[in-house]
Amino acid sequence: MTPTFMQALRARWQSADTLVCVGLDPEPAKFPARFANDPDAVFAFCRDIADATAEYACAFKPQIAHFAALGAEDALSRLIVHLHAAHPGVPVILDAKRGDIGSTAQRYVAEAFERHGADAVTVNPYLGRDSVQPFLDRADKGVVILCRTSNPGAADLQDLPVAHAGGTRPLYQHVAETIARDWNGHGNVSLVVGATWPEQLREVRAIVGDMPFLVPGIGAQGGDVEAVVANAKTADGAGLMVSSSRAILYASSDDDYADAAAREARVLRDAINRCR
Ligand SMILES: O=c1ccn([C@@H]2O[C@H](COP(=O)(O)O)[C@@H](O)[C@H]2O)c(=O)[nH]1
Repeated sequence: MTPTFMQALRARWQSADTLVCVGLDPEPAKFPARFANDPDAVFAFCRDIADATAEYACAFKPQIAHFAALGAEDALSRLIVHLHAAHPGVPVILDAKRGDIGSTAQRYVAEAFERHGADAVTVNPYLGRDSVQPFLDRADKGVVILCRTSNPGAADLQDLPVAHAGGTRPLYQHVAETIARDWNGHGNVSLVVGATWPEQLREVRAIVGDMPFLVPGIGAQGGDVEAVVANAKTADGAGLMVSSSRAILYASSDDDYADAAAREARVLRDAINRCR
């Protein structure tokens, strides 16, 4: 039987001893010169990076805007087919941050899982439970819900005070508790919490127990690996998909781009593992 996203992720953490999520955010202007005249450069570059880094990856995370902006959705679908065929133990998270009324959310489910063949998708919870329900209903798939994002403006809305126990607490903590308590009936939910916010990682971990976190913000955004692992790992020293995109993808713009990406992914894996 095909494993669920959660089963595949837990198996991969164990078998490959890595918590690194390799982000796939193609930007042709940053590709090595050899791709200049390649009409299929987006697919070929991402494939090369994925093949070079797979042994260090607990997951791959293609970001859909980086493909859609180039009219390269077809390359995204073919890339995911390739990832499943060449690296069958490594789950694929489509970073799409979807969220809409139920009828449209159903189409987003089809987009992520049928059209593109992803194992999990990122979702924005801002429209509420009914907007996320079509994703939650897919017990075989992962639903990775934004909680406290990595960007500088994360606090603008996510920290707004919400009534709690006679006082207040920030909205992201309310989101974390609500999702952990009420939305995770199938055990298929993870949360996005940015590496750039170590204190918030600690607080969310205390609220949700062992739920996996997707943690972007390492590498180009400057998050601190040691603080992430210390504050957010689970009791068994796992529980994390520590995501890095640009620092791995564009480690070199020369012909050694794949080797350089592999080196960067290995260094990140080792840095994480030293702190677990
Ligand atoms: O809070 C969030 C949620 C998603 N992202 C995405 O992760 C990568 C980060 O790229 P880097 O090059 O490693 O900075 C990118 O695809 C974002 O869309 C995030 O950064 N923060």
